[in-house]
Amino acid sequence: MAAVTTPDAVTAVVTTTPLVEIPTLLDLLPGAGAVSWVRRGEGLVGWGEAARLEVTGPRALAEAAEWWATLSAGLDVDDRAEVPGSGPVVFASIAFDPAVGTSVFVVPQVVVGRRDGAAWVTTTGDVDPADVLATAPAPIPSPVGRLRYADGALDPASWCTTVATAVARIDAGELAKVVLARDLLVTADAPLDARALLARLAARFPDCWTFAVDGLLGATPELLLRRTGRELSSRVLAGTAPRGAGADDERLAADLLASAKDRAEHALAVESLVRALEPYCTTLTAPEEPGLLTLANVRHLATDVTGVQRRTGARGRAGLLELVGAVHPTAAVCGTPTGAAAALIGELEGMDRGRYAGPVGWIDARGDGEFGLALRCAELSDRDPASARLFAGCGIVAGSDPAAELAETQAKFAAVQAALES
Ligand SMILES: C=C(O[C@@H]1C=C(C(=O)O)C=C[C@H]1O)C(=O)O
Repeated sequence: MAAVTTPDAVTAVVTTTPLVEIPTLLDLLPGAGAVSWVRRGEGLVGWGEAARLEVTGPRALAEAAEWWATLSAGLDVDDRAEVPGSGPVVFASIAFDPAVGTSVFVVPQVVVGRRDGAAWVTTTGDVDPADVLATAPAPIPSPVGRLRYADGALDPASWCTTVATAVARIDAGELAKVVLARDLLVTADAPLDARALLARLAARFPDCWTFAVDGLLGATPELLLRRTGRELSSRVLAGTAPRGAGADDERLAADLLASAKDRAEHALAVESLVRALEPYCTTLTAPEEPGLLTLANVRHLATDVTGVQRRTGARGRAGLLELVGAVHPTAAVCGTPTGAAAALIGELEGMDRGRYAGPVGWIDARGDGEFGLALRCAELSDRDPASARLFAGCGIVAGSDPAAELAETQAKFAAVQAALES
């Protein structure tokens, strides 16, 4: 099932022009329709809509890949930057379960990119590149006032009960790991502004990718898959500890690195990615030992996996969306074995994940691109501009303690809460 808007796409002119003055990407965004993929000031932002695809069903990603291949092949492209992310670009926010949920693909009218210190602007359709940066975006409205929170599908006590149920099912031998999430509803006195949220997230989480696609905004520390030419890379996270003060923080870090439970939980996530990616690679390397990724609110066990893609058939190399479909959902957001974990999530969570914990990112016409997992995020409401839904989840394995897992979701929610509140 697909809903497509492709105004004049086949005849659209796409122009990429290098910029002499290097802009601050997030400062360029207008109030509505922002898309973003920015880390440490580099990446892509965009706005306006030249084309859009909403797709659901067992072939959702294949349909999206065909749509993008046809659309991008029909464009009249003048790319004077020729780097990953220049020329035509589509932003994507894929459902956690693309067979059931709606995945959204947006080709912005304007994309501004920064990579290795160089910058460019790409326009699609009837937009004058000279006008784009000359027009200052509307000012960000004043603070949103008081925020009110309400439980989503499950209140904290009920969610703890579901964690205990999951641990019992793991102890009974049904599965090894399941990632259980919960949602939190937030309402403000005034409309929530995507730009304010993105700017605060980017400032507080420089190691994360600050993303926005179709109202889903966040700062994710987890890179599902990047493809640059034949090179593939991924940052797998699983195993989390809170931050502490001073010596306490150092002790918490050392404990996380030494925790057999967290190491086992992490190993399952790495293994799921490596297994899924191996058939597509000539080489694939993951360090034996995880490292630590320290964020403002939590600390994770982290493994950076790198590989080189091989030809996998008569059609040559698999496209990035095919690779994303092959690796998602990893055990970082679903569990082990995948089928049993997905079924248990459906049985216990009591909510629709939508695009939370799904792949989010961008692809260009060469097939280069980056996808993170949509974590530490808020989904702004379509109906009420002053409300949003936040999500946080945790990997549950043998020995998981419901109260500690609840605290972990609270620490994860705090990333977006702080950005909304400040
Ligand atoms: C599911 C989330 O995070 C995932 C779960 C983690 C864990 O359980 O330790 C760590 C990082 C992510 O892979 C989330 O933030 O909502």
